[in-house]
Amino acid sequence: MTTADFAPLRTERLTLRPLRPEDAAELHRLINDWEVVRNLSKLPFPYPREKADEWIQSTREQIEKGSAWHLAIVGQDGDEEVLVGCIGLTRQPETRDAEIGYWVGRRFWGHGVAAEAAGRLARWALAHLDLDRIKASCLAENERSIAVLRRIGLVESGRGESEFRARGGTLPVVLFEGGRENLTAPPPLPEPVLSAAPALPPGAKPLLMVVACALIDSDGRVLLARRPEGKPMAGLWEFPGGKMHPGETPEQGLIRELKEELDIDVSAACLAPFTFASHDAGGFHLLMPLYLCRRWDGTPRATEGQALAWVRPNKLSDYAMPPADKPLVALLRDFL
Ligand SMILES: Nc1nc2c([nH]c(=O)n2[C@@H]2O[C@H](COP(=O)(O)OP(=O)(O)OP(=O)(O)O)[C@@H](O)[C@H]2O)c(=O)[nH]1
Repeated sequence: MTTADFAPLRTERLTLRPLRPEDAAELHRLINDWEVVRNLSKLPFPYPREKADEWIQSTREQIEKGSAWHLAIVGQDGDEEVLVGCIGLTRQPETRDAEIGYWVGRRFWGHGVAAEAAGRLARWALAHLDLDRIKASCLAENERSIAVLRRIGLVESGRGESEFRARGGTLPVVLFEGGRENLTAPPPLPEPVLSAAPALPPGAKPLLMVVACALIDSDGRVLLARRPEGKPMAGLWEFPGGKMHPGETPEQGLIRELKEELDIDVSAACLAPFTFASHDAGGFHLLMPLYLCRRWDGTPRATEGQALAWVRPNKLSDYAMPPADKPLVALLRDFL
């Protein structure tokens, strides 16, 4: 991806976008501040002006390589864009983890900028990159930043020490981390669809009926869809489908979902029952019939902004999927 392809991330008040060469002077003005640099591990103080140019160039290369996303946090003052700080997410090689870090110019402190930007970048990363965990390390004395990490949902995972260049030595740090369970919205409890009894017995969980389908193309590949940002478990890959509506048969529900999500027309006769998932999802129990389908009208296209992938059966396990799907994937691979 080039930096031009990176669609800026927006929040209520802020935009996170790739840094540009013309940001260098303002970036230097904000960061060459002892109160900012003293909290950042790798930066020297004073911060040389030419370092801002080099840094901006390197962030653009990293976005192109897909190794890190260091972005400008900008606000709006009338028609003018105002640089407020920077935020970055760096992938940790060979893992599904990434580290988040940020700084905010001193005159913008106290307005919740860091939490707004960090929460947005973390949720975007879990939904769009192949990641499961976001980590952060924060100077133990930096209580404001610790509060930011807690506010976005990260939890303390340990203590350590890091080199703080501007301080000329090693200082204690607090480590934080979190996954989808911390950073994305929890699934809402379902209205019980099957168990229509007015009250459930004590300890019983509502049953959520979801219907899903493995669409198989003429090359024997299976269609997976990625749960979009904003949904619970965003970023995980799943079989197209969704919750059954009251009064629907599974086939009717699936035909409706495939039309809504992929804009294809499927007939009940082309839906072959294959297997099902029965999974304790915490607050509810998920029951999900999985159908196979090899014939449909139209070309699947993502109508809800979700990424789609046609995947060879022996590659299915390379895609992170919800826990309920794991046994289904093994059966499907053996069958195909
Ligand atoms: N479609 C689908 N849902 C799955 C799979 N595996 C799995 O655990 N689920 C879970 O089943 C539920 C489906 O809900 P959903 O939010 O996608 O349903 P929906 O399309 O009706 O969405 P909506 O309520 O936002 O309209 C979610 O809790 C989802 O995580 C799968 O392979 N496909």
